[in-house]
Amino acid sequence: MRIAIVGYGKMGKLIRQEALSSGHEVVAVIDPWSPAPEITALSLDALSLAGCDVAIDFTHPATIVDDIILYARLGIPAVIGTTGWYDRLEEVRETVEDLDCSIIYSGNYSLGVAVFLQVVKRAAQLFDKVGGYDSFIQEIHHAQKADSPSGTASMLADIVLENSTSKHSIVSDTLHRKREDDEIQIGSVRGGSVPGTHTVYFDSPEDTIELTHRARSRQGFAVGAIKAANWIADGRKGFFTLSDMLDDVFMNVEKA
Ligand SMILES: NC(=O)c1ccc[n+]([C@@H]2O[C@H](COP(=O)([O-])OP(=O)(O)OC[C@H]3O[C@@H](n4cnc5c(N)ncnc54)[C@H](O)[C@@H]3O)[C@@H](O)[C@H]2O)c1
Ligand SMILES: O=C(O)C1=N[C@H](C(=O)O)CCC1
Repeated sequence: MRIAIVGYGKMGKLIRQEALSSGHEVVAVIDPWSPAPEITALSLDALSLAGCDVAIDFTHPATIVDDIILYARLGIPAVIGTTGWYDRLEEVRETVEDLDCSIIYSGNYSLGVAVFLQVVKRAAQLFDKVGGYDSFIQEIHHAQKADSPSGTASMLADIVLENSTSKHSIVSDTLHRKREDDEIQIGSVRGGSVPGTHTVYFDSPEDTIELTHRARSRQGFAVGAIKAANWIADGRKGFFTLSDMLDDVFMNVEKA
């Protein structure tokens, strides 16, 4: 594949290494603020993306919605790793689905997390059936992270919400009040170099079940992003999540 890397920070650099070592060609590295010699363009447009089969975008919440709409308008398959925009997900979906796009997005490209989401879904269903368990989420990331809650925590909270009859909303800000019984709270902590730790709790008066995914490095995100690039650049059209790829590639689940 001829890959354009958009955003040449911690993830962009790792993705370039992973792409080259897996035999792909990196035809563009786009970042307005990076001084690295690999940079081929400072702005994202048809010219800077010319000749690529797929764009991989790990940039910033402030510009990601415009980026996604651009990829869709230009018909360039894109892997969206950038987080912090899911409050605009439905608006983006409506816009890009009309444009016959090829886009995959995920708050976490680790394949371990893709499986973890399914484990959490099943756990939420089981605890909901048994009853008496409260659920909540905690995430920890490095001190440079620009957004909170993390994209992964938002995906986890959505899954718990969809699979619990007793939960009706998600809260993530500091609460200067009691948390309501039907709220799922996400707690975010920032510090040090932690690449990403997520725990979902199911708690009763008798016991606590903690399901944790702990990334050891960012490598798993880069490996998954390259796999997603291969998958999305294969001619399929639509606005996909990593779960769609997992179902298609590993679980033999056909999407209607
Ligand atoms: N989905 C995942 O698996 C996953 C994993 C890690 C990080 N992330 C997300 O990816 C994003 C980037 O993470 P990072 O750790 O690489 O951050 P980073 O700050 O190290 O790098 C971001 C880079 O993007 C550049 N940038 C900012 N706006 C840009 C724009 N409009 N066009 C091009 N480049 C731009 C910055 O100059 C910087 O070099 C964040 O949103 C983070 O949450 C997602
Ligand atoms: O380092 C980050 O930033 C990460 N962001 C993703 C998220 O928001 O969930 C995934 C883990 C690393």
